[in-house]
Amino acid sequence: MTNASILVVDDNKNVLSALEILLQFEYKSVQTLFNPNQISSFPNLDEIDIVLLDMNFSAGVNTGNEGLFWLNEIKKKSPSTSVIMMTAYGAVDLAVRALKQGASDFILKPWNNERLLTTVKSAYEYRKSKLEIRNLKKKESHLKQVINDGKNLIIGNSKALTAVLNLTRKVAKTDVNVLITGENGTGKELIARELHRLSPRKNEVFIGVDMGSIAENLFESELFGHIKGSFTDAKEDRAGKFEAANQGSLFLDEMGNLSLQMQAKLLSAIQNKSVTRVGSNKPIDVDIRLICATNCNLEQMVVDGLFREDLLYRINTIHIEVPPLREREGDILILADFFLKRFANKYDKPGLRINNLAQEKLMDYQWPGNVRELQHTMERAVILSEGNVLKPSDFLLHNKPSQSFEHGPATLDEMEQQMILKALDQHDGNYSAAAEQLGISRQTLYNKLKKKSK
Ligand SMILES: Nc1ncnc2c1ncn2[C@@H]1O[C@H](COP(=O)(O)OP(=O)(O)OP(=O)(O)O)[C@@H](O)[C@H]1O
Repeated sequence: MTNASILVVDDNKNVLSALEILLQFEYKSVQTLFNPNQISSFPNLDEIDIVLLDMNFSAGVNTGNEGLFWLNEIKKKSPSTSVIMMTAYGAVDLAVRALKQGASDFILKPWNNERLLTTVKSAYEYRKSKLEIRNLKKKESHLKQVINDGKNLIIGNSKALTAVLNLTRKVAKTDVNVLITGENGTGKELIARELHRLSPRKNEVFIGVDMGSIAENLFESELFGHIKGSFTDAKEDRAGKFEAANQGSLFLDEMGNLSLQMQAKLLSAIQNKSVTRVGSNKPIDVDIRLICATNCNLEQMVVDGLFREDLLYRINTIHIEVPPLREREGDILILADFFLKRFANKYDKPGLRINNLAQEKLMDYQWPGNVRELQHTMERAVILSEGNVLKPSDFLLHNKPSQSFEHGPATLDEMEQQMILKALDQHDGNYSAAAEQLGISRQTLYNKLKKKSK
């Protein structure tokens, strides 16, 4: 049985039932329409693979104009659906007009069953290739983005990072779900991209999703897609991230920031390996390699009732912990040098170097924002540098991270951050509860924190 959806439109009930019986043996879904006017309001026409369309509806009229009109309507709503025209009047010019307007083939009534089935089969192959082209185009643009990025080099040779990279290489060859944990800015996304680059899926897409930035009401649509009209802003059919990542890797970042409701929906998609677009009831199979990341302690969140245990077991078949930069001392100067060269090149300041005292200062610092902070520190120093040598005074580093505000907050931004951290502390890191206490949305709280850590 072929997993295709067929719609037959004819004003002759005998034709409808004969075709329905014939096609039902071969195809999973066969629907019929007696009145072509219903085509305009037919739900989810885009999910119909093949339409068998009569050319002459009004009794006594056989110019085929009505059929051509409905052919156009179908093509407007769903360009990739294959339309086979049916007519009792075998005028060649009419057949040519229909083909020119986008019909994939033509059948004469009365039909020969075997010939009809062959025509439907090739129309289905045509539809599949059109869908594949659509998918390929989408993937191509994502792939180009990844390739053009060019920022995926993992720098460092400390023991801790080498162990992470060895584990990454081993796991990459398999298809198991991986959970990457570590503080902000340690390079979790970089490791996720490396997993993909070294995996058998390397020529497919890598799609990243920042789960913390998705509003609760858009969660399903973002991840699973929607069909046109399913909600006010759904102006056209759209695939979600799961579908876009089909055959490739899906990277779900900031997993600790999902509400329990979102977690339940996500679990179901992961378990069933299929998604249903909002407004549709047709499940779509997806084949993805799942990589998740978080800076939260998900085990503790399970104990606190904030994270589903069953979801945690699904996503952490293998767990990779990326250590903070302060535990990878050997990497600090190598990374500093790497970023120095990158930014010296970018800002056209060749020949810059870091003197010994400045190197010591970089080594002494605790790097609470990890590699991201080091990267920003180097960029700032290069931009502000005046000579060829970067000195300790070129690096504004205070070993008490600003979060501690030992002498009280100095700026409005710091005061705001202090209040957010305090609220989070009071609510054991629960974003929703902290946001409620502060009178802002979970989204806003998340964005403010993210802005700080960037
Ligand atoms: N070992 C490394 N070599 C080169 N660049 C690195 C390395 N580790 C991190 N970076 C750079 O530091 C920045 C932060 O890395 P990344 O986004 O992967 O961290 P993260 O742990 O996913 O952060 P967050 O938790 O905030 O999402 C990126 O610009 C990344 O390219």
